[in-house]
Amino acid sequence: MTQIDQAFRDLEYNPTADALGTFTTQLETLSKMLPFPDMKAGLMDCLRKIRRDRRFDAVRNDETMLRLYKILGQYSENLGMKGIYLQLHTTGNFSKSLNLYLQWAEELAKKQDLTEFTKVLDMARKALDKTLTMPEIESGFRDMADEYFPDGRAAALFASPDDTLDVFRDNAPGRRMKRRSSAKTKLRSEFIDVPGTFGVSIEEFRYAKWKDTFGEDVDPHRRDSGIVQAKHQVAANDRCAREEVENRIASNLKRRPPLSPLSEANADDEDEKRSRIYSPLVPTKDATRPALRNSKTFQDNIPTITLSSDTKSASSKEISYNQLDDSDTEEKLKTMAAGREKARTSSLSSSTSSSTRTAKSGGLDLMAENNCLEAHAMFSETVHIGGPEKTMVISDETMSIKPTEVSSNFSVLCDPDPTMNLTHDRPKKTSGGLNMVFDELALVEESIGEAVEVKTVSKIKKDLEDTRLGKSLRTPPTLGDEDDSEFKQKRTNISINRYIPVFDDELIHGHGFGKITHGSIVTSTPAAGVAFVDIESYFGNKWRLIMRRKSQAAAAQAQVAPPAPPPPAPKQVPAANSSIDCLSDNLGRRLSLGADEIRAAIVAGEAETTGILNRRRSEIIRKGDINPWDETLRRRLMATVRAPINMHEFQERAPKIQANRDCEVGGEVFHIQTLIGQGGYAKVYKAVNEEKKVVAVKYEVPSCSWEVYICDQMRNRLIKDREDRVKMADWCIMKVMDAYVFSTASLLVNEYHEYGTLLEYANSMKDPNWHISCFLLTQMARILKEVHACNIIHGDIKPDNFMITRKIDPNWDKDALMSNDTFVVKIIDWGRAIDMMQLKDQTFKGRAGTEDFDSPEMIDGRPWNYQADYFGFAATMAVVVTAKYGKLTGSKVGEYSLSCDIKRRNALRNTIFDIIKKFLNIESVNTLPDWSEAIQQFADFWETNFDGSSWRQAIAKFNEVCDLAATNHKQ
Ligand SMILES: Nc1ncnc2c1ncn2[C@@H]1O[C@H](COP(=O)(O)OP(=O)(O)OP(=O)(O)O)[C@@H](O)[C@H]1O
Repeated sequence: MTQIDQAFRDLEYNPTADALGTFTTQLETLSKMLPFPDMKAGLMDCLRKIRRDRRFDAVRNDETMLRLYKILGQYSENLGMKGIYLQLHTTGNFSKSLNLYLQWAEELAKKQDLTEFTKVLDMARKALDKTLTMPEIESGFRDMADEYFPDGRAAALFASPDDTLDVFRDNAPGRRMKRRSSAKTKLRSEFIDVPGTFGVSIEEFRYAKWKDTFGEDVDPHRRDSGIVQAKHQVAANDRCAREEVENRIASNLKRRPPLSPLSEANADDEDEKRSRIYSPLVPTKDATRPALRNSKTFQDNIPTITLSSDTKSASSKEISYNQLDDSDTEEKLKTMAAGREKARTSSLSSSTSSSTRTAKSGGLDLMAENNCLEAHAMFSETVHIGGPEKTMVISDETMSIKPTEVSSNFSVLCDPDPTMNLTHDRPKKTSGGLNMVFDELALVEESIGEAVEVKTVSKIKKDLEDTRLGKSLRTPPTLGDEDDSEFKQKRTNISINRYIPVFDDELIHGHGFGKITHGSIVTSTPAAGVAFVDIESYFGNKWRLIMRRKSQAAAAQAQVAPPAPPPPAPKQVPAANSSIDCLSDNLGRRLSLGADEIRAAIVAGEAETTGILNRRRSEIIRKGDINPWDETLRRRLMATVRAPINMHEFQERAPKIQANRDCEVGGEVFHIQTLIGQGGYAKVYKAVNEEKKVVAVKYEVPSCSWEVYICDQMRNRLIKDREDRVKMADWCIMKVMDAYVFSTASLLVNEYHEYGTLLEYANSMKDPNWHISCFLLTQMARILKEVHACNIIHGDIKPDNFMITRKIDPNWDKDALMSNDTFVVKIIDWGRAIDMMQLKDQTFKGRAGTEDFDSPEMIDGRPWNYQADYFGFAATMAVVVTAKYGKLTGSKVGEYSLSCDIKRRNALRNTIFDIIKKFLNIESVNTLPDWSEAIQQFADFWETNFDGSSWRQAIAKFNEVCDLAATNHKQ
């Protein structure tokens, strides 16, 4: 009996889809091993049986068969692959299968046969247009076009007139909007055209997105980069899109009045229509966000410094504050101080203008807004990793946590924030280069308060030493040190990055993430010797496409062009318009700071000195402060524990991942179904694993093992000696089922949650009953209390980081509030978490960079640690209860508040305001509020006011929303 017969026997006895899958996999393997004639004969024999024998009726038309036909194509000498697919198409067995056409088209694309590729696309359109929408049909083809025809030849294929209809189907029932994370989706007042100036209006974004969807430039002359330029004349063909949007604006204006301030707000009279809040797209900055305020001690005389944002200024190999030319620095200080003064005087007018715009924009079409933001997202997020040639030598000193040194490594931003300018003037136009943001406060602190800093540093150092973290980390020899045999030996062991810091022997041979004895060091540091890869190419978008999407303006640039020269000096505009200009500039920067610019920076040898590679978010850290998200620090913390058993590390590059395709990682095949969420750093896909279980796969570039570590730690600490916490750990903390950490990206497999996030819930829920709000908020507070008790700061608390895990059982009664059996929310996205176990009472300064989720401490420049989560909780409460983002108001401790319109009839109103007030006005890290008190406040209210029938009605409504979300996610 041949090997093929053996494999086939199982299928014969058990002709099910599972068995067919196994058989097919076996045959795929055998095809690489067996001689051509044997394989061909065996395969044909099996296929004949499957096609003719009635016992295979159930599996004959299973899509897995396509894989077998694909193998057959390789053995077909006359028909060839093309003939096989044509046969399948003609016989009609798979004519309703998108996969048939995708598989077929891929074969043709690989051969660069655009003509045939086009024919297959047309066949797919015709065959599937009754069952799938055009974007659904085309998305896989687009990916292929991006991948195999990067010269843009295939772009025109997707501009067929039929698809245009899909643009207007945003509101179609059952259509699901892509979920995006939260922070940026508020209506952007900056999208409004203001006479005399020209920013990118929402209509234009919408139109750009529309065009972009079909692979077109907006117009060859009008490069819609978002950069403020001379007023654009609307072309005739812009009109239809514009009219559509204007109609919607008009209808919405009638419906929605502007936000009113928190304390005096009475939302009762407000129209019931609520704004939808869509998830954030990219971690951009709000142009209207106030500048960092000085701490009390240095008030008035210590401005924040924003240094030049062009790449050149960041290009010096050893950028550090101290190296800046003194005169230059002085000049900047003066400018910034002047700017600060101006900012003070203009703040009033600016806020007025901002609210005016809010009022206007309040009427903007929500879908249009979302579409614009999606267009923005399409343009914006590109995360880059590893440069091929650089050697990152991290010295002993760097590895010891000296704030000053740490800051010199990471105080350069790749995500410049125009709002960090003290003035409300329009920020400098950038060439798409890098911004360096330093805070003069730190400089002064450094000179005046060195002793204080040193003390902090030594304390941390001591803490770390106490916990074996203080082990010195040796600098590995550079590549030239080939004689160093010890290093050679180690280098063979360092699988991921030969120049990442090497832990000393004890660590190396001990346990922990950092050990290298088992072949690799887990790190998200870019790998040496691994070809450069960016997230766009990982997601199948080649550079041309990136350029097209990100910036038509930049399209003319050379492929690996050096950073563009700085644009001409920006035109001064009145402060009242500054937010528009900020936004435009911001967008311009986002649009142009793409793969190629960063690639160019890497080629130019700037990447490591500028921190591009290490920095994933616009953390704004002052010189002299400890960066809680520092990769080096994280590696050291990870090195102290055993790597979780579900984490698998690979030296190779991560496989590509695309919707509608299979993806094999670590020997396990996942069928990737669809993109379900997109955050700033990752794409999350719904997938089916080999056990046919639906899972969520988070694909993150660069690889991030920290999230695996923290989830693992969180769970372990939570249940340690606490049996009663197991349920909470299971229900409320993201559990990584499997983590595949590659040199270039990581895939985290977790449980898939079909009911969506609290953000989606808030969007769907009109005027939630207080029972349900109280229930959810209490659960959130209970979970966060435990998270903090485990010495972990989540660091990114927002409504889209809470998944709804299940519906509420209608039988749950009054005692459900504090029960351990009734959890329905789970915290996800632990990539920003801070492990305080080792850092003890360490405080941090600087901003996390999530718009509207930066706490008052971060904005003030005051020390913070757990306050980040208290603020995140308060901001999330506002969203859950009002379905709108609250805006931080006030300017000093005691006065901070959130503008959120909770209806007067919401009985929980005062309790919520009370907690918001407490959580926003925390005097210092030593006076953190007690979670138990807040929980008790909710519990007391519940106890006193609970009404069984209202509760049951609220449950029904909640479950309805869950069902709706689940239905949407299925589509
Ligand atoms: N297990 C899951 N099941 C269903 N959807 C999920 C799951 N995990 C994540 N998502 C969706 O993907 C989105 C992004 O996920 P996540 O927050 O982990 O990514 P991120 O890149 O870290 O985002 P952020 O920009 O918010 O930091 C979530 O808001 C959610 O909508």
